[in-house]
Amino acid sequence: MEIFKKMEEHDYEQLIFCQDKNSGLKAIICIHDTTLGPALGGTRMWNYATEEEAIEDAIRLGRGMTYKNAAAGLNLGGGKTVIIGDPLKDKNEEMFRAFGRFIQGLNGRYITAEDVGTTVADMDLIREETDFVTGVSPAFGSSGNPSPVTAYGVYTGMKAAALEAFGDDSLEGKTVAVQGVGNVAYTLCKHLHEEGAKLIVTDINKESVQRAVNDFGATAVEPNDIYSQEADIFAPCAMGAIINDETIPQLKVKLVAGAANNQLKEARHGDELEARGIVYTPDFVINSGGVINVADELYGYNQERAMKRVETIYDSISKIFEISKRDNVPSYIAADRMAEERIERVRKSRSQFLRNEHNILSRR
Ligand SMILES: NC(=O)c1ccc[n+]([C@@H]2O[C@H](COP(=O)([O-])OP(=O)(O)OC[C@H]3O[C@@H](n4cnc5c(N)ncnc54)[C@H](O)[C@@H]3O)[C@@H](O)[C@H]2O)c1
Ligand SMILES: CC(C)C[C@H](N)C(=O)O
Repeated sequence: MEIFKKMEEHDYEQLIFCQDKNSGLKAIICIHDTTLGPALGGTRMWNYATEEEAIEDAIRLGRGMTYKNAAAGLNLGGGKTVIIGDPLKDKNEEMFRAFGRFIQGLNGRYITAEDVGTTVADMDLIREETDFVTGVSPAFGSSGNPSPVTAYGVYTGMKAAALEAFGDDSLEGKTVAVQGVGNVAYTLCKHLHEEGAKLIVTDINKESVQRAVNDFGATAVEPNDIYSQEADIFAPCAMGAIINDETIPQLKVKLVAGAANNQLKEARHGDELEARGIVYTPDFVINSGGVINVADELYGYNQERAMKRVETIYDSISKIFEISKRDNVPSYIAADRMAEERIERVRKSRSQFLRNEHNILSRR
């Protein structure tokens, strides 16, 4: 892999490889863009088949965070970390503490939090070594696990998207096919169930599926069958790149709205959904509840203020569909524009020299 060529493609600022033989830590921190402020993005732990796959994931996710934070109106840039390893077998205290020291060394350019495969307990260990971690235990005055807040944001964003797809934002009686019932999707299913939606679920973890069946009367299907279900909405809540050449022809839904990052394998898959009359809800906007919540910690966490901001996801999704119609572009392009325009506006307004640059961390 030609790494610099890859970084130039989407103008990545920095890629940092961290290893600690003692603990087995192999981490890649990607800092994509810090125009708006320090890069905030979670840490994913995953058993990547190859190092290339891990690098690819880190940079795609890091760039996604730039767009997510910008679209959410946060004064934060985008970055992400991937740790190579099996989160069920390879974790240890020293690993997260070593990782925390690497983050501290970046002196605030990158701030971390949870993502797939990492937990509040892991963030607490990172916190032992660095100031630049969020999503740690509420006992430390923090916001804790971001997943339930992400789920609430996805739920409210799905309602805004339902208005676009069905002309009514009620989800009562709608059938939602949910891929992956992990941390975010379990709570999403709870909200949907409470509103009277019917659920079809799948997961590679049988226990997670059973929990959704028991708690919400969901219908369970095999992982490969989730795309072809007779449903109104497909909610991708597992891994990325699942809207692709193989899955699109199977979809019978009118709306795609879920928590997973980087749902479109390639941009052209967003065009393909549009061509088939399937409404696509841009992932980095609908799933921004978690980062909005943890970002509030940087001001001294206030749950009411954070949740008020999470509620704005409904309006942001509606605005994207407005831009999409106004500019006659697919929704994924409208969302990218919304984020890029904000970054550009701030870049221009911050161009004058300041000796002591002020940023979101200055008040800490
Ligand atoms: N946790 C958050 O606050 C947050 C915020 C924004 C975005 N996201 C994104 O949402 C997605 C879910 O995050 P999470 O925190 O719930 O993770 P999680 O690990 O708790 O849940 C993911 C679930 O997907 C399942 N899964 C993996 N591959 C699958 C497959 N091929 N088919 C079916 N199921 C599969 C896993 O077994 C797991 O239960 C991820 O893409 C994550 O990046 C999470
Ligand atoms: C900062 C975290 C809450 C990041 C989250 N995993 C996301 O993808 O948005």
